[in-house]
Amino acid sequence: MDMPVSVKAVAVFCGSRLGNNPLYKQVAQKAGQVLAQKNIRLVYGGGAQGLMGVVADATLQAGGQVTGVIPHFLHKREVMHEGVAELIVVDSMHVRKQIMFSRADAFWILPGGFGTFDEMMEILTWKQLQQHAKPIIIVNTAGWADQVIAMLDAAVTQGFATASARGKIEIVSDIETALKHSETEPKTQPVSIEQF
Ligand SMILES: Nc1ncnc2c1ncn2[C@@H]1O[C@H](COP(=O)(O)O)[C@@H](O)[C@H]1O
Repeated sequence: MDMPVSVKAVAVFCGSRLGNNPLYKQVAQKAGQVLAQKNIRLVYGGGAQGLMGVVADATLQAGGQVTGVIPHFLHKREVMHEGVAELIVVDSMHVRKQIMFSRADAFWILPGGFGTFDEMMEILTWKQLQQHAKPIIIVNTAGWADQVIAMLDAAVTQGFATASARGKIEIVSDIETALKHSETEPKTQPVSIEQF
């Protein structure tokens, strides 16, 4: 049986907008509260708006630790979060993703739009290419990710991806399960992401 892996930091990818279902905000709040309660650092995109702002605010309000990583050109558009003690301002989206990757032990995908999809797919394809073995977990609140999951499954049935690659991303329905799965995936030797 695999030994539990100690999770010190989770990167949360989610929308820079709130979306149109109140459950999306609730799951972002829950994520922040649970991370703070478990003394797990939140790593996120550094914005104060949308679900990104909600998860950061909830973590901070519950006494948790937050690292935000934001490109300087986004500081107005996504409203840089002034309450985050560790706010890393970078030059590009690539550097943002690289830092978020290196600071996190697991990735939670919460409701979001195109940017969230991009972040999810990049971290999944890095795992497919065996550049890391960190857990990647979609929290499918109110079915927001049903079509994304269908797309991933279709890639397998159409012969464009292996079932093994598809298995590198998990689907759960709530934050407690996401936490449990973050702690139990076995740790294998990661290759440095610097190779990209
Ligand atoms: N191309 C992108 N690569 C990485 N991150 C991106 C990209 N486009 C947008 N983002 C960021 O993702 C989050 C969430 O965006 P949503 O579109 O609201 O899901 C946001 O911080 C974007 O800057």
